[in-house]
Amino acid sequence: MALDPDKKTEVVLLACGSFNPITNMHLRLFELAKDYLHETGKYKVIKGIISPVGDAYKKKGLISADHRVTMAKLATNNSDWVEVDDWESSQSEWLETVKLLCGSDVLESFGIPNLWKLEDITEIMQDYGLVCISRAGNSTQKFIYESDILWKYKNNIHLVEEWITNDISSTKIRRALRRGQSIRYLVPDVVRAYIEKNDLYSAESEDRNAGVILAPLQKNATGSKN
Ligand SMILES: Nc1ncnc2c1ncn2[C@@H]1O[C@H](COP(=O)(O)OP(=O)(O)OP(=O)(O)O)[C@@H](O)[C@H]1O
Ligand SMILES: NC(=O)c1ccc[n+]([C@@H]2O[C@H](COP(=O)(O)O)[C@@H](O)[C@H]2O)c1
Repeated sequence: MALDPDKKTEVVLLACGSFNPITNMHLRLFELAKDYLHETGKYKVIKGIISPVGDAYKKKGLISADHRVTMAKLATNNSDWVEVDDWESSQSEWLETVKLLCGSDVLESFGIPNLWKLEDITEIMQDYGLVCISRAGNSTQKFIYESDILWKYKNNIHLVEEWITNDISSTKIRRALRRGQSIRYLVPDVVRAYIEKNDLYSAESEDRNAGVILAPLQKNATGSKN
């Protein structure tokens, strides 16, 4: 049977990460990726999934998965297409990732020695592909040119230039909270209320997992990029 050239490929977008806490920018990633894929005329995005990493990831300052998942669920309550999957977050061991919606810092982390397994990168790139939203200050295109593996699978990388730039990050949210500054309009109001009610982020919480080296990856666990 001949394939219908007008038939669009259905896509599920999966975003992994700490979501510590979830921000408006995490939610924007999905909207940006969906707009981009629809504009190609080839894809129909049917679902978005947020998968917060489990506590065993042991990144510095990572608060409990329970709180991170609850905040992500509160933030997506009124979305008709993005939902939270807590399966990954409830695993007692840290799990490697397959198939991805990510920011360009994660794509660039593919180049950090021993951080990602080559077979995981190959599987993501070869079997699923990747939608990458550029983050302010990252020259992702150059990075793809300079990486042999990314270059090989470049046709499977959808690079979305974020032209309304927005450099919100979870690290900056936690820093503002430690300084007693407002995070209003940076995270959904329900998330802000949840953080305040449970007093989630402090100098003490930022010290969680301090000095832990992410086994088996030997990643320096300082984690912050801003
Ligand atoms: N402002 C942004 N622009 C583009 N991508 C982003 C932005 N903020 C987060 N992301 C992406 O969202 C995903 C989940 O990110 P993560 O939970 O690590 O949040 P983060 O804000 O980068 O956290 P942290 O500051 O603690 O490292 C990653 O793919 C990350 O690249
Ligand atoms: N080999 C792998 O599959 C691999 C390696 C490093 C990070 N990751 C994932 O990338 C994400 C990075 O999140 P952070 O930017 O919050 O550190 C996490 O979801 C983590 O599980 C996966």
